[in-house]
Amino acid sequence: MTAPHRHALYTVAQVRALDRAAIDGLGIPGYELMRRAAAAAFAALRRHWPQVRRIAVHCGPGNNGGDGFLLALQAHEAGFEVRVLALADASGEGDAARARAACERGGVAVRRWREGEPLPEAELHVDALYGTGLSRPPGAPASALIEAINASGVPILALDVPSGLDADTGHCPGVAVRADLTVSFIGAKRGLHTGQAPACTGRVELATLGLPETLWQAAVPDAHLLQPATLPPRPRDAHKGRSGHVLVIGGDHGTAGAIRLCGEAALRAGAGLVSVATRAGHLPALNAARPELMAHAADGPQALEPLLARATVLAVGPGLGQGAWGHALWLTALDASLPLVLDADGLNLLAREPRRFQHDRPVVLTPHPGEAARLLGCDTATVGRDRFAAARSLADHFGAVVVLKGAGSLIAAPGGRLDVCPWGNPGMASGGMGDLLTGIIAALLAQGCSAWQAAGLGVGLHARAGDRAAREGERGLLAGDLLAPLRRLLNGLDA
Ligand SMILES: NC(=O)C1=CN([C@@H]2O[C@H](COP(=O)(O)OP(=O)(O)OC[C@H]3O[C@@H](n4cnc5c(N)ncnc54)[C@H](O)[C@@H]3O)[C@@H](O)[C@H]2O)[C@@H](O)CC1
Ligand SMILES: Nc1ncnc2c1ncn2[C@@H]1O[C@H](COP(=O)(O)OP(=O)(O)O)[C@@H](O)[C@H]1O
Ligand SMILES: [K+]
Repeated sequence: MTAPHRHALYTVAQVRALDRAAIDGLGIPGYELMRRAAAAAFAALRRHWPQVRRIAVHCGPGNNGGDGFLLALQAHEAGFEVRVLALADASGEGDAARARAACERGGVAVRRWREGEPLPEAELHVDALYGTGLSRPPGAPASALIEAINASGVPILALDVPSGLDADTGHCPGVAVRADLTVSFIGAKRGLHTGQAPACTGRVELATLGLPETLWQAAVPDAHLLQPATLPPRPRDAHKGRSGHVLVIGGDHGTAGAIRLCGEAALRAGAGLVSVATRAGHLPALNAARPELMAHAADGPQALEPLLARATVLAVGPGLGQGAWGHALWLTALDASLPLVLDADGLNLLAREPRRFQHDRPVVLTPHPGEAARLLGCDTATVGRDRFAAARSLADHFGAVVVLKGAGSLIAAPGGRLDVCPWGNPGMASGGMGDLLTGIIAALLAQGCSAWQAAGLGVGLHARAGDRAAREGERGLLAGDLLAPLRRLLNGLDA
């Protein structure tokens, strides 16, 4: 079994506390941790790039630089050709200074890098400029060095954190290293999996440096990485009434596709019945394209009432619009007190008319960062600077489970519980993907999941289906391409 701490995610403050607990509580000197970190990263380098023999190591002023000096020394001792560039002159004390002195004593020349100088020829660059200590956007000359490393065209290994990425939030306040592999030490930093992080980290590996399990058992993680999951098989005597009835409400003029995708995703995610309430003009096309969907004309709230009476879960928002028609349906749907997934214009209307949802009624909100910003009354950049804070604040404010979409989607519940989705890909940045997610989560609610379970399972299945579908290429990926892999994943037919 995988150790529990491998799913746990920590803030930078918590990681620092873990470091201190290893040093003070377990009596392992900081310098020894640095040596182990360097050894773990060097082993990963050899494993991933067995042919590489000539490396350049870029060392910053703090302990991340110290890791880099010791990796350089270990590589030199292993017969590698090693160049070390330092951002700062040697300073007198501390583990990093000791590591630098050991490196130089061991026969590795350390050169101070100055802006404009070319990078040394190398088959791989090791980024040891900044780790968890990043305190501001990298300025000159570090920013120029980072850009030169990124432009080098050879693989990049980042130690602990790609330099320039805020390991707490997944936000890059300025330029950042774009690594192929990040070997992170001791505690998995929560900011390595969301926002701008996936563009910077490459693959992420955690090195626990031979520390005992007890170290993590004492720490309550801030968040968790979502794990692959599925629903149990249907009972042999199942009938459609036991798998719920999803009612999708939306599809104003011109946006019939959104409800079709949402409804079809609800069917493919196992809902027993799926109805769609939409503009009358959409019915012929919907019925022809997907006869399993029960499409109804809803010209106003009265037409919605009998449909609400039969539904067990509502998916409100795809293509709904914010005009009088959409607003009237939205009000009626929210008053129905049924379990609810609110997306797209359903959220934009909520931003205009905020209300808290009662806890006895499962509610999942699925904003992308733009919708989240409207709900919070801030701008999208503010959401991007701290996605964790944004998701938690929305969950608390509305009393609902919140999925903050985008690379590394976050799932937050009122009270602070939070999961991070490590799957998904940029091919999914295309129209209709969010509509699909809404339908999937609604279908999972209809099959008896709680809001928290439905949101986490739904986000995971959606992103993993996106990854399966992207094996045919990310560009040109269509939302509909996810439906077949989604069904396989949901039934446990793909690992
Ligand atoms: N004993 C420990 O605590 C361990 C620490 N380790 C390493 O130590 C790192 C943390 O070390 P530090 O706390 O020294 O932090 P860093 O080495 O990440 O950076 C801190 C230094 O960089 C400067 N700095 C930060 N942002 C800057 C910017 N934008 N422009 C210019 N200067 C900037 C700070 O003033 C400080 O001098 C970890 O990421 C990890 O790599 C590992 O060696 C494992 C053990
Ligand atoms: N770069 C990416 N990496 C991972 N997932 C992504 C990426 N871009 C988009 N997605 C996912 O695709 C979906 C897009 O949803 P949304 O923005 O609502 O799109 P739409 O408006 O087309 O329905 C979300 O689930 C989001 O997390
Ligand atoms: K680094």
